[in-house]
Amino acid sequence: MKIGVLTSGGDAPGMNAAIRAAVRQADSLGHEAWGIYRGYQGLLDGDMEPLPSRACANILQRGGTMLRTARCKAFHDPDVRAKAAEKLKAAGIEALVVIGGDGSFRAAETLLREHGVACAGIPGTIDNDLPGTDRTLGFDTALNTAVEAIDRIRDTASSHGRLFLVEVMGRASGMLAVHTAIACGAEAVLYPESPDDSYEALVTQLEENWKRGKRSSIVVVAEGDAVGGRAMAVGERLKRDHELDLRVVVLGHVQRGGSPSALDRIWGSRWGSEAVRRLDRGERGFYLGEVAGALVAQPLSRILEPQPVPPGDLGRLVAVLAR
Ligand SMILES: Nc1ncnc2c1ncn2[C@@H]1O[C@H](COP(=O)(O)OP(=O)(O)OP(=O)(O)O)[C@@H](O)[C@H]1O
Ligand SMILES: O=P(O)(O)OC[C@H]1O[C@](O)(CO)[C@@H](O)[C@@H]1O
Repeated sequence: MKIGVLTSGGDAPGMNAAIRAAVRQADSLGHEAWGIYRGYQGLLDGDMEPLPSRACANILQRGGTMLRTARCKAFHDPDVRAKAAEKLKAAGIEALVVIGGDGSFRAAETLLREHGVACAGIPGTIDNDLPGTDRTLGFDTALNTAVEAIDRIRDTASSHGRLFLVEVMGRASGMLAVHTAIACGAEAVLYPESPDDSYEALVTQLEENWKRGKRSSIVVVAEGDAVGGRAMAVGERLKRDHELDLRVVVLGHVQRGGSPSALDRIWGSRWGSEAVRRLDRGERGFYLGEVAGALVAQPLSRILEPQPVPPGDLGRLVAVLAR
């Protein structure tokens, strides 16, 4: 069987491990892996070729994705998806391994439902916002990158007695922000799912910390914070309302790059191999995950369920630990 492999949405450390494992597992089972470049855009453009095991040498430790990636708006159009399904048929590709986030899985779910394309999903996004899995590829690496950066910022914050607002990624999910905040001992965190009165709670928290003798603070702000303005706007508001001397740092795409952590390499390898073994057994629509340390599979349709939100007690823990 010809099995297509593609990466879609934002790149994430660990995607290369998954590609390598899928390709080599396919090879070992007598299947032919095909690399589809630039995600669904490359599929539409017919940008694909056979991917032998040797083509995946030396990629395990690299960030990004050797197959490149894209966000392809056109794929929301059913006529465009029909053309993509035709491209697959013409190339003789019977199954797809899709490595990406919830949008990429939604696209795969439509390909399965509308055109019967067998699809296996591997969670690859630094956001860690997929239902049915505790982990997505790239989250662990991005978290450690953000923490390392904030540890450096902390030196300046405490030397100058300053307030820093540090923006981390996550337009629709606070997973990365909340975990970063706990791991770097932040004084507060703002994120999309945090309560409506987060701004007021932040001001109270900063005032209480000041009274306790704290002269510097780090506030982690997710790209899509509940206050609605990203770190720069939150900073402007604090300056205006309270005349605070503060600095804003946007970590941005620094978090998405870099060599994957050991955990991202291990899960990428396990999921890449398992995806192909399940396709080999005739399974047609699923995505993989990790729950409490165990490898699990969900029906692809589960991606239509609500996305997980960071547990509220983690948000509260940030404030408790900042005393
Ligand atoms: N509902 C949908 N129907 C069809 N195709 C979709 C749908 N949602 C997303 N896609 C396709 O999947 C691609 C990737 O989706 P998206 O840009 O949302 O990234 P993602 O997979 O969620 O990853 P990340 O978490 O890194 O943003 C889109 O550019 C589009 O081509
Ligand atoms: O690189 P882009 O396309 O601007 O995407 C940024 C988005 O991608 C993510 O990094 C997920 O991959 C989000 O956290 C962020 O909102």
